Formats: sequence, structure tokens, C-alpha cells
Amino acid sequence: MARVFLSLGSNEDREFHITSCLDALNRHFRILALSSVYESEAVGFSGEPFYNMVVEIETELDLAALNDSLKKIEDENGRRRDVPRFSGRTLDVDILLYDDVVGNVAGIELPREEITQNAFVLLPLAEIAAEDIHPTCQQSYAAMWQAYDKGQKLWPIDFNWQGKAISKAQ
Ligand SMILES: Nc1ncnc2c1ncn2[C@@H]1O[C@H](COP(=O)(O)OP(=O)(O)OP(=O)(O)O)[C@@H](O)[C@H]1O
Ligand SMILES: Nc1nc2c(c(=O)[nH]1)N=C(CO)CN2
Repeated sequence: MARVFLSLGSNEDREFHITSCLDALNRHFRILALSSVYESEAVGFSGEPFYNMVVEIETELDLAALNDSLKKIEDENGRRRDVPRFSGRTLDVDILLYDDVVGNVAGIELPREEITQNAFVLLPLAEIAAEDIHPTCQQSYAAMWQAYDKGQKLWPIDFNWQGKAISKAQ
């Protein structure tokens, strides 16, 4: 069984697509943890603000099969692939960590660089995996967040899934 952390993002019909993604992940995998949902301005392009969160799952799929399964979930949520990389999206699901795998496996680069680059990835990860150690930085996510330049604003959102509030942030 692999422990996997996924980053979810949406800036079109955000509540619908994040909910729909959580429903799909719950059908296909065992969900171990959900972070809060955070709203932030689009980074890298001028578009609508995003909702982002991190989800920990457990799976027997290898990386290639997991990537296929996540792409299918993106497709079911109307993800367009014929648009520039930095543009609006209904749903983006990225693999941040797959156990402690480091390097390129089946075209998947791990650990995903965005962990160290984007507050909208690092904060929700630190929320649910505070004491875990980043496989190459060799620091805990809590320590990495402590040291992170907090210039990028994130707003915790009251978000309910399956009738329960999943927000932990104050
Ligand atoms: N850590 C990763 N998680 C998911 N896909 C990855 C990863 N590393 C490489 N890839 C590969 O890169 C391809 C493009 O995905 P990538 O996530 O980089 O682009 P995107 O989803 O279009 O844009 P974004 O950077 O906005 O997520 C994927 O199809 C996948 O095969
Ligand atoms: N706030 C925010 N900005 C982004 C995001 C995202 O998920 N959240 N994803 C992008 C493309 O992967 C580009 N910019």
C-alpha cells in the first residue's frame, strides 16, 4: 500500500468540482486525511481565484495507474487539455508525494516541486502532515511552512463535504 498526497485545485465552479473530486477519490481510494480548503489569487496568470486543498490517500496502484485514474477524474470534471498551461481549470489533481519516491517514475516527477514553491500547496500539506519529512529537503512540512515567505495570501474557506465541515484552519 502506498501513502499518497494529492493537491486539488479549481478556479471554475470551484465548490462543485472540489466536491465532485472528493466523491470520486472516496469511491476509488481510502481517504486518510483532508486539509482545509483555501482560497487564493491565481498565481502565474490573471484568472479567477482558486480553491486548493491537499488530500492523503492510500492505494495499491502504481504511479502510472494512479496517474491514469486521476486524469480520468479530471476528465469527468470537464478538464480541458487544449488550453495553455496557465489558464482557468475546472479541476487539477497533482501527485505531490508517493511514499518517499524521489525522481521520475513513469513520467511523474516526485516529490512535486510545487511543494516548495506555492503556499497553496505547502500550507494544506503542513496542516495534515506536519511532522512528516520532505524526502529531499529533509525538513518537516511544519518547519518548511514556518520558514516560508508568507507573501502569498490564503483564505481558509468554510467547506462541507458529506455533511461535515472539513475546515481546520482558524
Ligand atoms: N507530480 C506529478 N503529478 C501529476 N502529473 C505529473 C507529475 N509530474 C509529472 N507529471 C506529468 O505531467 C503531465 C502534465 O501534468 P502537470 O500537472 O505538470 O500539468 P497540468 O496538470 O496541465 O498543469 P499544472 O502544472 O497546472 O498542474 C501529467 O500528465 C503527468 O503525466
Ligand atoms: N492559486 C493558485 N494559482 C494557480 C494554481 C492553483 O492551483 N492555485 N494552479 C496553477 C496551474 O497549475 C496556476 N496558478
